[in-house]
Amino acid sequence: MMQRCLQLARRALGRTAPNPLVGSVIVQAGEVVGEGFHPGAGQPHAEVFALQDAGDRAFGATVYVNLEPCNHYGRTPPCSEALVAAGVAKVVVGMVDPNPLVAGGGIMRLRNAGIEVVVGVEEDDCRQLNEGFVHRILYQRPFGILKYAMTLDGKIATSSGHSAWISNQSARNLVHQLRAACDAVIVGGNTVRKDNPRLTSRQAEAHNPLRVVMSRTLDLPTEAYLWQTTEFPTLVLTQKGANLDFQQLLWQKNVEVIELPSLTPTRAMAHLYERGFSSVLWECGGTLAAQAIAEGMVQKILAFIAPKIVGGSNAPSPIGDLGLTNMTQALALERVRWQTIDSDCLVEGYLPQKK
Ligand SMILES: Nc1nc(O)c(N)c(N[C@@H]2O[C@H](COP(=O)(O)O)[C@@H](O)[C@H]2O)n1
Ligand SMILES: [Zn+2]
Repeated sequence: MMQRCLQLARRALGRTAPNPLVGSVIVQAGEVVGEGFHPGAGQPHAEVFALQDAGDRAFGATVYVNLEPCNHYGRTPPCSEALVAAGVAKVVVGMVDPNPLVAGGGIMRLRNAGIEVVVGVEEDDCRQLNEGFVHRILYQRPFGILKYAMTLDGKIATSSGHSAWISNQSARNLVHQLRAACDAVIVGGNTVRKDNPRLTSRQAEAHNPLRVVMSRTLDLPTEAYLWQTTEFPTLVLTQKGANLDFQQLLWQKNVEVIELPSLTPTRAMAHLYERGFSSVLWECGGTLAAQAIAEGMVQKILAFIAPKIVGGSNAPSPIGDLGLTNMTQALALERVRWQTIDSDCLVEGYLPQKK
């Protein structure tokens, strides 16, 4: 039932920030009588949709939900009260809500009303689904994911800068799905100049992240896929006073331009946090990736490795200078997993959290 909650929650993938992904199932005498998921901030929570679906059959039933029911008046009233009012007998919770406005209060309210509450069912999967939401709440900035594709000899392009394509079609499809789960995707100016990317999800019904370009100089091409904004918006982050003529050209193409006091990964992520974002995908080149890592703006790495060799001592690598000189200083990923994607390999892991 908890896995079914996660499945329901995923229907709103990429669309709930700053809220979490939540699904709920109501079971009466072994039969599913209600289901619901949270479609997005400002709309009712998953439990409310499931209660509506179940109607009178919620009385005496068991409610499954992947996140603790809320207990506060936010954009919507508390789900704990709705569950008490519906007369449910038992609530099975995937994980405690780290939001300080909830943080165990929902569970306590239900228990005080005589409802049996079980906590921590399929907890690892529940945490993974909402890792962006949890990071946003705990650290007041979005969760950063760095994705790159490299050859077996560690290159993200040839020495001339050509990079289409390193990974295979299935791996690229997976990246499109990853984009659909993120609120924004960031590249640097060099990626726009060299690759002219679209940064979309390429699936009819899927969410598309806000496409973000970080460029200090705005020394960028006048024509690029990212400046085509009729379907999907683009945001350019730059520094105060940079290339005002080019800023004007971008605004004419409906590209939003924001001047930050200084253009760093930290400032960029702070801006995206203010916009309500939880998960940000870094699809940038090595220089910006190294800065983002050094500033603690990347939590998770997804490295696609293709069994190809291009050589070239000047061919770029996925991560630029981190100022490390000794192998003992290497950033050792945690919770590492790997899988094959047709002929490619995907290695995923988490960077050690900065103290
Ligand atoms: N248990 C649960 N189910 C949902 O469907 C939810 N969206 C949440 N969200 C929690 O409530 C906060 C948002 O409240 P409003 O939508 O503003 O009323 C969010 O931060 C989570 O703590 N929880
Ligand atoms: Zn709620």
